[in-house]
Amino acid sequence: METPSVDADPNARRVAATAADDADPLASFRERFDVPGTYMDGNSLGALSTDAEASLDRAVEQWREHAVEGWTDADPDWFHYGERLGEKLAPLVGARDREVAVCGSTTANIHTLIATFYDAANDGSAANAANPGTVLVNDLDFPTDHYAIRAQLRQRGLDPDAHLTVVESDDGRTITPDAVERALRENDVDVLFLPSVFYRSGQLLDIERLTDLAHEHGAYAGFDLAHSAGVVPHSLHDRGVDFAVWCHYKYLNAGPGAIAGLFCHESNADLHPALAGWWGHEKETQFEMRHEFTPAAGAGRFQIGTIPILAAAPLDGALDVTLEAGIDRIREKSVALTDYLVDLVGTLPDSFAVGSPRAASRRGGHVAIEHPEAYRLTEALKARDVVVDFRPPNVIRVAPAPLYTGFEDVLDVIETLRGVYETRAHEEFEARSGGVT
Ligand SMILES: Cc1ncc(COP(=O)(O)O)c(C=O)c1O
Ligand SMILES: Nc1ccccc1C(=O)C[C@H](N)C(=O)O
Repeated sequence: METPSVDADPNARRVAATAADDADPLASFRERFDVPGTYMDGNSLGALSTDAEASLDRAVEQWREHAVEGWTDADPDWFHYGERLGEKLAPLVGARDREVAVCGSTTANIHTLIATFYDAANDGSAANAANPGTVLVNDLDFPTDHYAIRAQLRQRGLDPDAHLTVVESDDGRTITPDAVERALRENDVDVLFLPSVFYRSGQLLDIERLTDLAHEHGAYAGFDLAHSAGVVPHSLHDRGVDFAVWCHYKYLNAGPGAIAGLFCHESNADLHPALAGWWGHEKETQFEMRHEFTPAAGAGRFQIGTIPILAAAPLDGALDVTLEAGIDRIREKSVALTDYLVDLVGTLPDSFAVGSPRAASRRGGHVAIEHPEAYRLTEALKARDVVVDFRPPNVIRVAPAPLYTGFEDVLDVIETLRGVYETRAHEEFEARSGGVT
């Protein structure tokens, strides 16, 4: 897909953006979504599609009709709802059947998988158990990942400060594979756990290389795909990734607080879940109600409690949209949109900087625009129905979600931002005082 040229003449710029939208093979998908304003926050909460609404409505109707019998008589039945969604999701992350489960939240899934893999690394030998290694993370992570991992280390009677290896960023935006390699060499790492895409800068890490590095140093490799699932294709099975987690409420458009997803490579399929629960029991014998836990085959064993059908149902319809569009075409459009955005930031005054990698191959689905006034500029944009978000200390995040965003929308963001800045309209807004951003 062609990225529109950024002409010096504003009219020519507009014409190029419109032409790119006209040529966009995914343009018609927008009609299936309700998109509030110029919406660039699909990496926080994706928009509602008619498909997601229909599958949610269907679950509500089946509840009305079947009540408890819905576990078996609903269509599709609720008892296997998670397994069915896992199979539907598998191609989006490059997994085999039974390597994906749909359950819990990203944070809960980090708890169970970090604990499971950390224990697996340490139960293996007496030497390890006596002197457990570390979990490798980095200082740009989304905070919940650290909260969960630290809590798991504390649960094991360990000092989290001594058992976390935190790779430090040189520039406050990105992490280099060399820094990760150095950390692996200098520490006894049991589990590497990194994001696929950084929530702030949008840097896309090289999962293949990092997985190989982890394995060369005797560590498991796990990833938080929150900012890539549904916008960047993955090959988790073929790359030998040990485990991964992600959410469905961002680029997969399954709604606020939607059920999350996880991957466990089939080579690790025999691990005992650290946070076991009856929904992870072998399905065939689950209702025999034995106190002995027989884990389900594959990733399904990491489910804990009853699947929240109403938080899972919108994912069913939402996945149809993404699968129909095709993850490779989605990525292609995403790259064109973010390339265009990066080019347009170059037309803004010098106080604006691109905080994301320039090379599209190293960038996820969003772009970080840095500015000392980022917070008030974000507020001024939102007041003009341009929905972006602010991430401290100085980032305006702009995520053109490919299923419902076009090139003219991207141009509108930048022209609105230029107008706000030139008229100093952002100065009418208060400095940051807390709350959801
Ligand atoms: C990288 C990353 N991990 C985890 C989360 C959140 O996890 P949860 O869905 O459990 O709130 C987010 C965003 O909310 C995120 O960006
Ligand atoms: N779950 C949320 C609930 C409320 C507000 C934002 C979120 C986000 O997901 C933020 C996102 N993870 C981020 O990268 O900032």
